[in-house]
Amino acid sequence: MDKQGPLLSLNDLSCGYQNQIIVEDLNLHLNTGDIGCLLGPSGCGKTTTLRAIAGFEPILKGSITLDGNTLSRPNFTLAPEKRRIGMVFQDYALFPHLSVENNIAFGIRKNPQAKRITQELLELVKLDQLGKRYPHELSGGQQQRVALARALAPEPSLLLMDEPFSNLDGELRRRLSQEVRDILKHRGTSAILVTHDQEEAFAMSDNIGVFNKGRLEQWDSPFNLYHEPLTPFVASFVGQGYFIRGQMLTNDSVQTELGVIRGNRAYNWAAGSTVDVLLRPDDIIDSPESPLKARIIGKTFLGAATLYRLELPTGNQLEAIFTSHIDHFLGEEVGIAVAADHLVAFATPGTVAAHSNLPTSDKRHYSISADSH
Ligand SMILES: Nc1ncnc2c1ncn2[C@@H]1O[C@H](COP(=O)(O)OP(=O)(O)OP(=O)(O)O)[C@@H](O)[C@H]1O
Repeated sequence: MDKQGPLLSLNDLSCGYQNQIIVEDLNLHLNTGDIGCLLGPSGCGKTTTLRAIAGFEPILKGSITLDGNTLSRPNFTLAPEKRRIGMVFQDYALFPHLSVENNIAFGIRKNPQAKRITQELLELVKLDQLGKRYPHELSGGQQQRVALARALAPEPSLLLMDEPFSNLDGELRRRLSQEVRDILKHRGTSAILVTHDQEEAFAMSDNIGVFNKGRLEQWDSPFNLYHEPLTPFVASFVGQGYFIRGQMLTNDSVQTELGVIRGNRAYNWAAGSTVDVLLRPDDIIDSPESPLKARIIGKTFLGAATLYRLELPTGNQLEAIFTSHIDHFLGEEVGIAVAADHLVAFATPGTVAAHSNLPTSDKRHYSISADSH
């Protein structure tokens, strides 16, 4: 067993149903103690991947290893109950005829310490007064706490959570997801979460894998996904943003209608190449004295901040987020400036690579190494 290696490895994995490939060539590595998230639009293969890790479906190519042991390869699927993997489902899936205590103790019935462990877990999930109740006597949030405690009881090496909070509403959802992160971090439990809620993914995860049509486009920290997306899909799926056209001036600067945008990342496209530059709402700042002007054509009050939609003199649009103390009116012409230190640009058709030896991404700061294609 390689203690230095990642806890969970998906190696060149292809998986799906009855020889139909849904997810292809997936490489993903989760370190011990980390919380990873699979994020992507509906039908992109998140749950299929989770089911393959759990051992509910055989895999078609590649391998899945946990703690250095092979769990799945083509024609071999270790049974789910032998994997040391816990599961938490969207619909809680509690045993309706068992009390809260007995639900939690279900996977450790033969353990002489079962009573003590159950009591500790009841306290951990703040249900110590409710051990004798039955699932139908609990709220949704309480039921999900029981499901979490039940999954943690056998001390799994890995916890899988499939849309665990999607049956709960706004505020409870946010609170419980934060609480579950704290519990997992406190216990050092590694986990993979499936969600299509970006805010939840950002709040809970150390690393997020963004899927598109069965392919992993990027496996990275929330910070890097937002500020350093590797593909146009990740750039537009994660966070808000607009692309504006520009021409490469040097390897780290682009001439655009907003002036020269310079970043901390070098590209090796030839000077003069046309590229699309990503601008997030927080990259545009209010700058009354600036010669750069934009017209306010949309306004959404968010409380602490206001999201403005801006139209540039060329007719191109952008979004900008300003503190809500700055109150512009619709139709107003305002001064803006670009304050982006992350230059994120993508090739447009016809973009030419400069034949220099410049590394394309040596200034990037990944938290982990990523095999994203
Ligand atoms: N049991 C099954 N048999 C055959 N195809 C399936 C099965 N389950 C899911 N699929 C197909 O696999 C593809 C991926 O589904 P999957 O459930 O993995 O998506 P997802 O990313 O989890 O989506 P969502 O966010 O909507 O849950 C879909 O096209 C779906 O129709």
